[in-house]
Amino acid sequence: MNALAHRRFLRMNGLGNEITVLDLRGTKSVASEAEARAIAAAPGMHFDQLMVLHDPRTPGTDAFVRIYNTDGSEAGACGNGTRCVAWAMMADPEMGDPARKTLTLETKGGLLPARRLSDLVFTVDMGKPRLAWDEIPLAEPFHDTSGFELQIGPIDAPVLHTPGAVSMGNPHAVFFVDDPYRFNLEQIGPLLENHPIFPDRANISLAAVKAPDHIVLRVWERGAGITRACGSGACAALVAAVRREFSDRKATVSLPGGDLVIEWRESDGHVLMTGPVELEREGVLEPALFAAA
Ligand SMILES: N[C@@H](CCC[C@H](N)C(=O)O)C(=O)O
Repeated sequence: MNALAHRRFLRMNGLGNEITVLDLRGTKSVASEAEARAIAAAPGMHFDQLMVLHDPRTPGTDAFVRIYNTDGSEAGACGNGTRCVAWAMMADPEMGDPARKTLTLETKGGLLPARRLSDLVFTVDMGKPRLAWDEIPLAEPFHDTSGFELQIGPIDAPVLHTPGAVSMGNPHAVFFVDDPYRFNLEQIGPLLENHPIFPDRANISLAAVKAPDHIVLRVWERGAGITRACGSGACAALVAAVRREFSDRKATVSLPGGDLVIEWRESDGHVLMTGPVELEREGVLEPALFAAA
């Protein structure tokens, strides 16, 4: 019997970013990429990200969280998923402790303290953005990653030549455009995600700064495609906009699924993301899902 079979899961979303939360705390099981892909491919089970809770690895943290994309690849950060996990660990009757208003999660990308502001609204401290070329990572040593020259060959869109690159624990490229909805993101997303300048691939954002405190954003996510919202993408867009002096350090980022408030705090350089979550349903992983995984 597959170790994930019969495990209970929560189906949630953060601004329409489709998140499945699975609790493997108290076990030694680790989902493989093939198992994550098998869950995502099953009828009615599609997720943008699967957030899997494991026992904490570091003193002072509450859980270690593995993040899987639809294609099974693992990511170091997922802003919307982190808010969903925070809700699950505070409010779900089986996974959570209703007495808690704060907790600290650890992912491959680092430590993420989260705070419950109201029933369904959370702030996550997404940490400091990493801006050096080899931290993002880029394949070439660009001194200034706030706007670097990108050779994009077949893509017929001259404005897509000088993205800013930011790691929020996962790699992002942010292209500033007048209207993100004017572009065929379905077509250019995968080309840019897999551009050789991004050795680990990248999440691709189209951002329009409408006012110093308002950014409109669409994201093609690495390993997941177009999603209704990307929390780490919203953080990266704000950081990239501040570095180009396009925006204030605090702004509302409007995604297809709704708004996040993002602040790049001056005092310590951390990025704070505030937004809602929603619980859609709970379920149990059917053993048949893993027949071929
Ligand atoms: N939806 C996410 C980002 C998830 C990970 C990303 N696709 C990657 O591979 O880096 C978010 O809300 O941040």
